[in-house]
Amino acid sequence: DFPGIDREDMIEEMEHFLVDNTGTNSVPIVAAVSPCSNYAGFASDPTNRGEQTSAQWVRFAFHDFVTGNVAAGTGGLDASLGFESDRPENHGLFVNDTLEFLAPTQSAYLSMADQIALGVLVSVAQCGGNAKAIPLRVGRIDASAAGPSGVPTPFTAIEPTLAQFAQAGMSQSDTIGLVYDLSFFLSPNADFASACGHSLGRVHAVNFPDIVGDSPITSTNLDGGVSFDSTPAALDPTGMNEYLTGTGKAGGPLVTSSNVSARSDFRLFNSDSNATITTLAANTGQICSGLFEKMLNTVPSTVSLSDPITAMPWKVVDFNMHISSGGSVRIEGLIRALWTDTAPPNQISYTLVSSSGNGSTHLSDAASGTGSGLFGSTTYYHFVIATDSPGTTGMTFEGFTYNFSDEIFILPSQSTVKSGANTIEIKAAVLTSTLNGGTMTGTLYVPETQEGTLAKKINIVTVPMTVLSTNGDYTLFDGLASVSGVSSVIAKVAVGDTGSKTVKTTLFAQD
Ligand code: HEM
Repeated sequence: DFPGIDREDMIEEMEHFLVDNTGTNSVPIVAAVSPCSNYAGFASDPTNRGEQTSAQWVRFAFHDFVTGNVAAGTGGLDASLGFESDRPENHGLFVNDTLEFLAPTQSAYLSMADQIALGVLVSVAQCGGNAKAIPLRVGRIDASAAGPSGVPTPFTAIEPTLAQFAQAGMSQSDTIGLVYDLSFFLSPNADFASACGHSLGRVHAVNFPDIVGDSPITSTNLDGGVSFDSTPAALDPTGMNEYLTGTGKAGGPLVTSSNVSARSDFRLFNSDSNATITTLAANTGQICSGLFEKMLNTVPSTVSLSDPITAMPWKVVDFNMHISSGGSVRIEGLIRALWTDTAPPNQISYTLVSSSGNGSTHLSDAASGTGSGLFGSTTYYHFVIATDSPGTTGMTFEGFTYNFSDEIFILPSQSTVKSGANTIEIKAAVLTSTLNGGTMTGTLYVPETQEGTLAKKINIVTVPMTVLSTNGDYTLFDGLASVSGVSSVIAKVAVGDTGSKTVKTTLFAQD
């Protein structure tokens, strides 16, 4: 994690991306794979391209992860693939389409690799799988350079293919006898992997003319996509059944290609006389979920992943603090309710938590926004209230507690983002007693473009802060920084070891 960024904020950001799919406060990631056949990439004439974003995202995760080395603790899901898009083994639009789509939402809270994991999960969900079957964790760290090559290609022989999967932690030694044993689900092997992946998407003639020829390219299939099975927009056993029975697509181009050396799926499935593929066809959902989870959680040994993200029934978002010239503090934000069956009330009663123990109870504004998504419906309520300051430490409602500190805090509505000038001005307040003659420093976490990949890197910019005024018990500071871009920037201030909550600069006044 980046220094100064709390795990809790990373978890809440991922929860937000997972839950807020449409409507108020929504993130467009699930929409990109809705329906599963959708193409949200950047090639011209997208509707006739013969491409599918869900399949691209799953393939991205596979190519990124499979060059990992579990024994050495290196590689895995770290977005290094972005630096490797020129390699023949990574041929196709999928690398850069994926990164270009996800770069704007990358931040110090969520790395590109975390977003790739999310992308696989929501693709599974939108392609007929169960979003809840894959626990999603955060904390992946993006690579800053290319990793080793070694993604198996259709022309790679079976032994080195299995060896590469084994190096990345996908055991080849699981046997049919273990099918109903838990260890089987935890160590899926290479043929399961490709059967799950190849339930979605296509081999494209523009990438692999030596496998499918040029004839698939038409005015409505510009990249000449040839699907693996009859249902390329469903994660299902159709492809395995078609392979086993020789019907429909009969396993797809990597089984049937007239170029025999390109029949990598045939070699894999046949390496144990079709025993595992037969089992998999009967247990697709469960086994593919387990496999994808393992793939997403293969990370360098330096990474410690969070516990699985759970959807939060109640949450505070867009939390803001204000101060008057006399030093009284107001808090403002949105309460989010997440629900499935019973709609929440039209106003939410909340109680402030104060160190004096005298919490006061208030009502939010009436419900003012709604949305929906994989985990249910959302309802948003605005609240704003003067607090007893200093000494108010949080608010509780519906059994949920949101903590904050009125010791040191950013003042978003008095801070400004100037997108034309690429400057960010931070204003913030600190208790004069905490300041104790010291000074305040600001930090901006700025996603920046970098050489060699479309993924962003987070540049940590230190912002010198100067005293602006004294407001009651507080001293206000002000600092200005030039940044390379203002999108998805996060801000924080600190006095010595005492740091504020981090704040998204989208809450700042936009100029
Ligand atoms: C020996 C192993 C594998 C080989 C040789 C292989 C090869 C290929 C090839 C040649 C394509 C066509 C790409 C294009 O033209 O756009 C493809 C597509 C795909 N692969 Fe694999 N693959 C393997 C394993 C996997 C695994 C383990 C997964 C996921 C778990 C996976 C997921 C996908 C997906 C989703 C697509 C469709 C991409 C799209 O439609 O854009 N593959 N694969």
